[in-house]
Amino acid sequence: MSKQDEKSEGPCVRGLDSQNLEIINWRNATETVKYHFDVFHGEQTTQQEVFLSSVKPILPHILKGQNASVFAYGPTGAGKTHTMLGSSDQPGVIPRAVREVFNLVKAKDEDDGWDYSIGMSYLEIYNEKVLDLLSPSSQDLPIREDKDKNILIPGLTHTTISSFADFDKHFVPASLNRTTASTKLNQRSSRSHAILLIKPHRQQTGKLYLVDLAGSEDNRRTGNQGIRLKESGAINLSLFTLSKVVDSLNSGTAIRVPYRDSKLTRLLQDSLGGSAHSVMITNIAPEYKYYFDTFSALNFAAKSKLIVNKPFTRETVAVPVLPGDFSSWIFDSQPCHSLFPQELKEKQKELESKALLFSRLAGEKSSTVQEPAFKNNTAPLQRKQSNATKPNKQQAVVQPLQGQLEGTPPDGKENIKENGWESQLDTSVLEQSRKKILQILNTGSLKELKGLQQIGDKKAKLILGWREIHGHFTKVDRENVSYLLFYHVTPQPYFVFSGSLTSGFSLWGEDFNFLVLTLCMICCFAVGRSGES
Ligand SMILES: Nc1ncnc2c1ncn2[C@@H]1O[C@H](COP(=O)(O)OP(=O)(O)OP(=O)(O)O)[C@@H](O)[C@H]1O
Repeated sequence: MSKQDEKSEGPCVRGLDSQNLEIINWRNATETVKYHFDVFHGEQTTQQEVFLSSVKPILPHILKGQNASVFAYGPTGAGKTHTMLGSSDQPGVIPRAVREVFNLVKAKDEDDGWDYSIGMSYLEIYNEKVLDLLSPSSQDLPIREDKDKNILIPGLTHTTISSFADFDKHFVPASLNRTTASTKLNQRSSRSHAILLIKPHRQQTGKLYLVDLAGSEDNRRTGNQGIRLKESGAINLSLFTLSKVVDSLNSGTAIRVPYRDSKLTRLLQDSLGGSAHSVMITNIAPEYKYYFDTFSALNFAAKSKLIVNKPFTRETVAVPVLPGDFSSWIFDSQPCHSLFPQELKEKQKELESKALLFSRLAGEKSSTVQEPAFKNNTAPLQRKQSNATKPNKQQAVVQPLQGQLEGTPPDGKENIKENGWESQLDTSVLEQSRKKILQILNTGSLKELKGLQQIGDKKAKLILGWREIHGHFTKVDRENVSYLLFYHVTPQPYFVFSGSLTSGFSLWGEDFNFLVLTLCMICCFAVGRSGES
């Protein structure tokens, strides 16, 4: 919280325990939306605790030939640079991680006779240009991919560092080269994404990316104009692409992950999905004025958490060339040198997709059906009465378009409750709709499943998989009453896109988002009612 909580409204979000937090539901201020993460760090957490719990555990993987990355993501001014860089008395993730890599490599050196040295590169992506922070006079650098799908930047300075002091000597002045500027929300706002690359010089090592992203920005509040506005456009675009990449990785069915749509995602391609150990730290600010930034950052974090990565060893010894794509095989510390029979390959693929399906279903189940396992003994999170006479723009009371969000999974796309609607319906009609849906769930083809409200390609496939493994569904939950209602009115999936619009446009400002959503809803109702749909 900033020192001056001008309107004394209290926080809009708070931690419940070390993994769970809740935020007030903007659709209904008497409710909260709850999120479950690997770790939640509150205000009292030290930099060391963040490092020890969330970052240190992934570092040994780079010495086994696997890539790793740590990102700080979140709205402008929420503390990303503080977390990643810190200050001399409170060093952040970057200095601590580099020190730890030196320790790990040194231990290897002593145990296994490694002749260790470590290389570093440091760049920023500013206005979609890749700039070398270790060589500030250089121009926009190209991003290339080698035949093994490693991402390379020809011309980027790669400096060998022999100790932490040596790293500091290069890193501190280079950090000053990063583009920062003052905005209304942060006196020293990062206008670029800064990416530090650390790579031990050995054959079998992966690389470590430590990334301080620029903040997502709502320009009505940053007061950005001119060049700041242009920067902001580039920042928001690359973060939007990051979100599309996450969606695409999550769907598991997308043919093309849009890595190439921004320099940020292109550069991090081999360290984001698939083959890397990734930690995303989401910084949020608890004040009401950041409510929508916080809400969308939490949603992004929650959907990023669903990605299942399969790290493999970047081995430079010759591996027999096999027909087909083996890039998704999991090579842990032991690289695989033998030929796999085709059947084994197919079995492995089947097992992997089942494991993926299970973890997805478990993830969806925990976020849609079960309440996270925590006890909330604290007083309800409620907004205090504001003393301010002028209503805060962010507090606009919006009539719920989609009902309450309680129990909604983090991407907000499904399980929408509509209080009061059920009572207006004849129960026999509801029962009939339930039966219809159950029948489609149990016997419907992929196409028929996709005809259901809120069921897209991904969910239809998950339903088919679930049916195959567990047999028939037995009942349609009461929770889905709004779904039943809309199915009854018209069996067209016009609600499907509302979730993606919400996440997609929220970067541009919620007013625009509401406008688009409201227009869509009106059109859909009109079409549905007229029976033409
Ligand atoms: N946990 C914290 N403890 C103390 N100070 C903090 C903390 N988090 C942030 N700050 C301070 O808040 C201010 C804004 O933080 P910071 O610059 O890290 O935000 P940011 O998310 O990187 O913003 P931007 O996206 O605009 O670059 C800084 O002065 C920073 O020192």
